[in-house]
Amino acid sequence: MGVPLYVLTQPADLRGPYRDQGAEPDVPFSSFRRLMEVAPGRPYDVQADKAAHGPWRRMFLSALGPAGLQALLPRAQAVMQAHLAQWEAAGTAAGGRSGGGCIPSLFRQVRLLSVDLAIEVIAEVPLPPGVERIAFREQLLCFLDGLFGLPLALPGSSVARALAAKEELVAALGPLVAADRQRMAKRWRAAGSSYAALVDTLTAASAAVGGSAAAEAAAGVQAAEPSAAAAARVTVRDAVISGFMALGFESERAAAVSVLHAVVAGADTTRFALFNTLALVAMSARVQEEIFAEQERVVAEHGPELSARVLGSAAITPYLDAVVREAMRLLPATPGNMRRLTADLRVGAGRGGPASELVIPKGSMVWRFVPLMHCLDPVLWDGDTSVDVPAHMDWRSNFEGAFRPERWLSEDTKPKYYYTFGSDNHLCVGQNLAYMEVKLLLAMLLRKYRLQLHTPDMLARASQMFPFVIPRRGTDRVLLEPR
Ligand code: HEM
Repeated sequence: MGVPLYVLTQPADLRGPYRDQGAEPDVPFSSFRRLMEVAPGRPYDVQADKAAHGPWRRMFLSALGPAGLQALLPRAQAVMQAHLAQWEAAGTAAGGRSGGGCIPSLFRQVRLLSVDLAIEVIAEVPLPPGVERIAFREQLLCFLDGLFGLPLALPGSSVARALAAKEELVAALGPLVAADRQRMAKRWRAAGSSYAALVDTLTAASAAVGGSAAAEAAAGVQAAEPSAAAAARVTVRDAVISGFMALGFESERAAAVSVLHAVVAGADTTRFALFNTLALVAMSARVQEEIFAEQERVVAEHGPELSARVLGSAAITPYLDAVVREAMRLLPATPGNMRRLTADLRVGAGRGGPASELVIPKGSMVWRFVPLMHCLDPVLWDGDTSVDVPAHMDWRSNFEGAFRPERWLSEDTKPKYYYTFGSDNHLCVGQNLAYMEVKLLLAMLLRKYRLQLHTPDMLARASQMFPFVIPRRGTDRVLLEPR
C-alpha cells in the first residue's frame, strides 16, 4: 500500500475517523482504484466528497428503504428459485436421495448467485435473456477478480483481464442505462444542477408512493408493484448515476461505470455473507432445527409467503435474524474499511498516562479490523489474555459455544461490538437488503431440506481465512437432505 497502517481497537480513538473528522474513506489498493475510475486518470470518490456524500446516501436509503425492499423481494426470490432448481437437479444427477439436492461447490455457487442478485436485484440491469446474459456474467466475474489483484497489468494478469472485461461491460451497459441517464440529466437541470435539490425532489416523490406500498406490506398485501409506484421509486441505479453527475461525470460511459459500482458494492459482500452463514448453519443440526421450528410457526401464523414483512421483522423471525447476525459476528463478510488521516490523530489520551498516548501522523491509514473488534467485545470477552482465541470466537475447538445465535435474543448477552456493516457516517446502506437476501435463502432452503457438509471440517481446512474465508477446492459440497 506504500503508507503506514495502524490497527486501532479503542472505540474512542476510532470515533473521529469513522465520522469523517480528520479522516476520509479510502481504498488504498491501486488495482481497485484503477478499475473503479471513470476513465484512465479520472477517479471518482463520492464517499470522500463532503458536499455530495449526504444527498447520495439519502438516495440509497430511499432506494433500499421498506418500499424498495418490498419491490426487490420478488426479484430476489425468482433469482434464488432458479439457483435452487439447479441445485435440486444436481442432486438428482449425482444419484442422491430422491427429492434431494446438492450444492456442488458452495463457494462457487453462492458467487454465481450473488452476481445474479447484484445484476438483477441491486442494479436492476435490464439484460436481454440468452447468451448475452451469460457472457455479461462471465465478464463481471472477471472484473471482480481483478479488483484486489496485484497491481501489474501484465498480459494475462487478473488486472489486465479485468480492465478488458470492464470495457466490454461498459459497452454493454451504456445503451441499457441510456434512458435512465437522460431522465436523470433532465431532472438534474430542472433542479438547477443542485444535487441536494434533485435528491429532495426524487426522494419525496418516491416516499409519497412508497408510503402506501409499505402500508399494504404491513397489512400483509402482496401486490405487484403498480406502475405509478415503479415510475416514482428511486432505484440504486438512480442513486449511482446521480452521484456521478454530482461529481461532474455526465457521459453515457460514466452512467455505465456507475452501475458497475453498484454491482461491486453488493456482489462480493453478499457472496461472503451467504457463504459464511450457510457454512456455519450447515455445521449445526441444532440451529437448523431451531430455524425450521420457527418457520413452521411463521407459516401457521402468517401463511407460507416469504414477504418483506416476514423477513424484515425481527419480531416475526427473531431466531432467523439472530442466526444471520451471529454468523456475521463470528465470520464477518468484510474485514472492515480503512480511513486515510487528513490531520494528525492523537490516540490513547486519558488511558494509562502519557506512555500510552501516540500521535498518528496525517497521511497514515487507520483500520478498524472487524474480526479483532468482535474478539474484544466487552460483553462477550472476560479480558483473559492467556488464551489465543477467546471462547466466543473459537469455532474450531468450541463450535457450540462460539456459534450461539441465542446470545442475540437477550439484552444481557447481546454483543456490543458489531461492525460487519461499518458504523457512523458510512454505515452500510445495503444492510437491510443483505439481511433480507440471506434470510430469504436460509428460509427457502431450510423449509425443505437439512443441510449437510460433505466434508464436515470444511472451514477448518480452508485454504485461506484472511481477508475472506476461501475453502480448499473439493471440500465445499453441501448435500440437501429432504425433510
Ligand atoms: C453482507 C453484505 C454487505 C456487507 C458486509 C457490507 C459492508 C459494508 C461496510 C463495512 C460499509 C462501510 C464502508 C466504510 O466504512 O467505508 C458499507 C458501505 C456501503 N455499502 Fe455495504 N455491505 C453489504 C452489502 C451491500 C449491498 C447489498 C449494497 C447495495 C448497493 C451496499 C451498498 C453500500 C454503500 C453504497 C455503502 C457506502 C455508504 C456510505 O459511504 O455512506 N452494501 N458496506
